[in-house]
Amino acid sequence: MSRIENTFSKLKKENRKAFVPYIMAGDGGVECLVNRLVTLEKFGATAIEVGVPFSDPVADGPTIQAAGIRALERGTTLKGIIEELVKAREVVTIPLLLMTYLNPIYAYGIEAFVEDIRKAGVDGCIIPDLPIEEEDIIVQHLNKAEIELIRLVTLTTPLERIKTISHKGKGFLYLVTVKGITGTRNRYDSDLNQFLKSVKEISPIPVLAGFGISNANQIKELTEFCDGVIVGSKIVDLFENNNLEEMEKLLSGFQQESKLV
Ligand SMILES: O=P(O)(O)OC[C@@H](O)[C@@H](O)c1c[nH]c2ccccc12
Repeated sequence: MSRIENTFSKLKKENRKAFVPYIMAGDGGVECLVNRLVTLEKFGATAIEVGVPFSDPVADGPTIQAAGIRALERGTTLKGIIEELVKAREVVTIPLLLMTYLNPIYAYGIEAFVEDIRKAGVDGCIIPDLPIEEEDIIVQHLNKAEIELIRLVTLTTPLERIKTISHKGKGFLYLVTVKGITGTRNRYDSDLNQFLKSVKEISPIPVLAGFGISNANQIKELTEFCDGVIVGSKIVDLFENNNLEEMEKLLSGFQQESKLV
């Protein structure tokens, strides 16, 4: 069983939900990546999504974009990030998911990329601009390396297609909760809960909600209908402001509540 599958089957047994924070690698300097991953694990993260900064992001909102620019200005490269992840794997035990657009992978070379992230102990990949129709170019290599491709679906994806997509993977399904880009939000579509329920019914793998999530109330409400959440912009902000106290409150607070469910 893979590290991701193991983690989710354990959560299920304990009747708990997942909290997956996202961080932009290289924000604050690539040399602080390992430290930040350790901090997130200590605060109770289920897994961590590690973002690769890219000059032409498609789905990133202002906070993630700004973090990406900061990281690029510090000279962060995919190669440098992978080197840090090798070190991270020695001290971090939870699943690590690398989030990158397809272009940096092409530039690196698909086979070299998969081989290097396998050596670094990466457990999953999120590639938002890779549609399932095109995924064979990389999935065959990921499968061999036992790395999960985490696939995304959105509010506008037809249920029939969600069924196909969710039956392809073993990790979890990333459900994008808004019709738009990343970034904290105060309100959701009124039919989101119903949509989450329908997706949960057809997906054989855990369903995690992401985009726009930033506070305990939202998380509590959403996790009634799915298996966990992904929180990006809020975490990026808290690291940028060095507000580890609030980060701990958000993550540990959630873990404590989740245990009581
Ligand atoms: O920042 P938010 O709204 O909390 O959303 C998570 C998101 O940042 C992270 O998963 C992510 C960053 N860039 C992306 C691009 C596509 C899909 C997902 C992402």
